[in-house]
Amino acid sequence: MKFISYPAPCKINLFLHITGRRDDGYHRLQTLFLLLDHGDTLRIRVREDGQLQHLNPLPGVPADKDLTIRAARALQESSGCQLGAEIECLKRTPMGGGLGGGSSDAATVLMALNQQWQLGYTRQQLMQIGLTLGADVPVFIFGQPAWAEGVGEQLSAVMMPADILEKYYVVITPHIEVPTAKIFAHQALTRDSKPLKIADFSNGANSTAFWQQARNDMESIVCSLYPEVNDSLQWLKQFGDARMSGSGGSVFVAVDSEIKANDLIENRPKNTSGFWAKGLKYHPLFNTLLNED
Ligand SMILES: C[C@](O)(CO)[C@H](O)COP(=O)(O)OP(=O)(O)OC[C@H]1O[C@@H](n2ccc(N)nc2=O)[C@H](O)[C@@H]1O
Ligand SMILES: Nc1ncnc2c1ncn2[C@@H]1O[C@H](COP(=O)(O)OP(=O)(O)OP(=O)(O)O)[C@@H](O)[C@H]1O
Repeated sequence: MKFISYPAPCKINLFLHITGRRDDGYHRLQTLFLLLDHGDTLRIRVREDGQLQHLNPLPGVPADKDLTIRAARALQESSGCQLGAEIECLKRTPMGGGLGGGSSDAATVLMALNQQWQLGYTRQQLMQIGLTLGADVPVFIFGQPAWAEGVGEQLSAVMMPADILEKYYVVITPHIEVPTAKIFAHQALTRDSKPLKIADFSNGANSTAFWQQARNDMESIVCSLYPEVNDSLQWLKQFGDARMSGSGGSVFVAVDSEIKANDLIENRPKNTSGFWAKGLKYHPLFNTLLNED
């Protein structure tokens, strides 16, 4: 069996409002996901003996805890498939950065092995398996810019206007990891944002009013706990309406040209990593799922 390479793009949250909390502690939110053409590459080869092997475990993440192996195991368990896989991950998405790197890796493994093991799961079925691995996994299988509600799993495709898709997204990540659970559990987190209406976003006529209200409800807490995030955010705000993605610590701003994007990346604050990328209309693996519901 030969190795096949599969992309695992990252995401940004264009806004993120927390509108409530469920009895199990998970938070209800509203967010707009944009997938970016930047991310990890997974190399995957099928094994006949049923074993799952991670060929280059990430620093600090034991192979059996890695979301790629957990995704493959979840697929074996749900399908009863006797095949296995070897997985290698070329990591480009900063870990713990609010860019959904691990979640996207998991989604890519689900889509790739669904194809290679010939399981025939539909998009909806894979999204449900993905949700057991993390709240951010389903959107990568959904594969399009999405308005999300619930804990992030109720997804509606949105037509992103040209002024969002044509931008260059400059993403800066301080060299720290922000634990998502810690931010969701913080006592000062506001959990009562008034729900916005998807129609106000979709209806271009109202979009200025929409963006005036839209923010990331986790941003102020992360900025107070991690001054490095605040510094990067304040620096980026010189160039536009910068905000934080997910639970941080990555921050981003949209600019109009590649030259400007390169300039910001070259001059970014010390002790940060950075890249620029464009928004994706579709996940590159969108068409590997041939069985639509
Ligand atoms: C902040 C976002 O990145 C926005 O896209 C996601 O909501 C987080 O998704 P994720 O990293 O896949 O999160 P998970 O791995 O499912 O959850 C990590 C922890 O965050 C908390 N959590 C997560 C999602 C959510 N809607 N409410 C929560 O309270 C829970 O304590 C959970 O144990
Ligand atoms: N394949 C993987 N890639 C990255 N992290 C992984 C992976 N598997 C497990 N993890 C663990 O998951 C944690 C979160 O990683 P990830 O890069 O997905 O964070 P994140 O982008 O902040 O997530 P989110 O946006 O979903 O909150 C890591 O610190 C690591 O311990």
